[in-house]
Amino acid sequence: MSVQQESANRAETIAAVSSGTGASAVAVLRISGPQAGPALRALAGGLPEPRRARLATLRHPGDGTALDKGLVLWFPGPRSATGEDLAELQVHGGPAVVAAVLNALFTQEGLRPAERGEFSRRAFLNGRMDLTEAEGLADLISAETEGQRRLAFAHAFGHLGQRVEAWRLRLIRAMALIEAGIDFADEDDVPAEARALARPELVALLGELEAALADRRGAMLREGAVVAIAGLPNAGKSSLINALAAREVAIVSDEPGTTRDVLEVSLDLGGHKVTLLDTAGLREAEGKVEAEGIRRARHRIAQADLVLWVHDAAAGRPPFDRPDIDAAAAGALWLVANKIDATAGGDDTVPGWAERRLALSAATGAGVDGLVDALAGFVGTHAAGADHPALIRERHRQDAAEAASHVRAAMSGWDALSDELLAEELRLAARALGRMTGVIGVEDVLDVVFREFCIGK
Ligand SMILES: Nc1nc2c(ncn2[C@@H]2O[C@H](COP(=O)(O)OP(=O)(O)OP(=O)(O)O)[C@@H](O)[C@H]2O)c(=O)[nH]1
Ligand SMILES: [K+]
Ligand SMILES: [Mg+2]
Repeated sequence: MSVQQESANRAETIAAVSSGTGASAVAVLRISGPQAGPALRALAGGLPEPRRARLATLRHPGDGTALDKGLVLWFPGPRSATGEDLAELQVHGGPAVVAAVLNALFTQEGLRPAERGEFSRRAFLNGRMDLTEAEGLADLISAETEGQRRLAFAHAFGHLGQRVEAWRLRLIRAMALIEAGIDFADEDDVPAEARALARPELVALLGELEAALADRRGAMLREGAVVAIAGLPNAGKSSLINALAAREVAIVSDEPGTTRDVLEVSLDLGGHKVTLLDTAGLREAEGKVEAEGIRRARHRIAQADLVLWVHDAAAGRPPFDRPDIDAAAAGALWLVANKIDATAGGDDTVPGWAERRLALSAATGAGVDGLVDALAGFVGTHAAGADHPALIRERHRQDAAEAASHVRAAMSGWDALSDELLAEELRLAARALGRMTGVIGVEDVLDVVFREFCIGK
């Protein structure tokens, strides 16, 4: 969307249901823009006092038909959620009531249905929140677990935005010092002194950026930990995912090579989201379809946060050598000895490649609770922390990495670069940080961020 189009759009007044679809006791409708006041007056017969709820009979402005009785609220801009004049109607949540009130609203001059995320987009454009807060809000609405809710809450109320602003101010301070050097270039000692003052700021900033980039907990909290179940054919991988999910998600059979496509199941373990993957047994494929299944399995296993290597304990000892998988996730690889119900005595050696060994029977359920506890512990320690992780989206990581690379370039060229070039590197770093919160021109980013919202948000 172009800037002109964007401001033309904001002259329009938008309305939508903000409380979701389907029948409910109460539905909340919002109207934002210059015509919000006249539209509310037309339906409710007047405007309530700002920020006070008033019971009103809502009538069709055309023929005066009573549509519903409900609470109306009036938030004159700029002190409103969107920064514009904003009206809110709380009506009975039946689909016909909602449709009648919306239809009556759209008979009003200048009102149109809101697009996805348009209320939040206007709030951003009017300076009511920064981009990271908007993203936090989208996450808050879609949070499924307690961990996701806590992280989203922090971000929705400025956690990352404030850190990024602090980083950016550091850069601007350093830039100002170096630019002071440019201005006083004919006075010998000023540039050198100014540079010397700028350097510690940059050292501290780079340290913080690098620490934030190294911290991967945020993505794991937000998207959930990915746990891949891998192993030889018939080890009992599909039986295990069924036992963990407590339902028949995967086909189990005594035929090796049963599973082809990667199957996913999401679980909430102790407030953290975990996505379990069932994968094809790894062996020399016997046909094209199985080969494709194994290719997919290897791809997903490589990206998992944790791999559970399922071994058929009834078939003998686990492999002495590390299974042939390419787990990128810092070697989080556990041995799950399955079918302990079918082995006498058993063998509890832990091969060197396994971080830990768990023994269970997917068929009888023995030991499955122990695995669930261990998984909850894994996600808990990897995802949670005393303070909140800052960079939780790929978008944040890219901008932070770009900022860090410019600061690094400035530091490594410290003695060789002219003041102008040094300041330019810092300016580029500040731009990258500004993109994160949206203080720097970001139209393409806006479309991506606000598309995630539902209508009415
Ligand atoms: N006795 C016993 N049999 C089990 C157990 N778990 C799985 N099985 C049996 O092992 C066979 C293979 O189970 P699956 O779950 O299909 O194994 P898989 O690893 O998914 O196999 P592929 O998808 O072909 O790679 C089936 O006959 C299961 O009934 C167990 O704990 N004890
Ligand atoms: K099988
Ligand atoms: Mg299977």
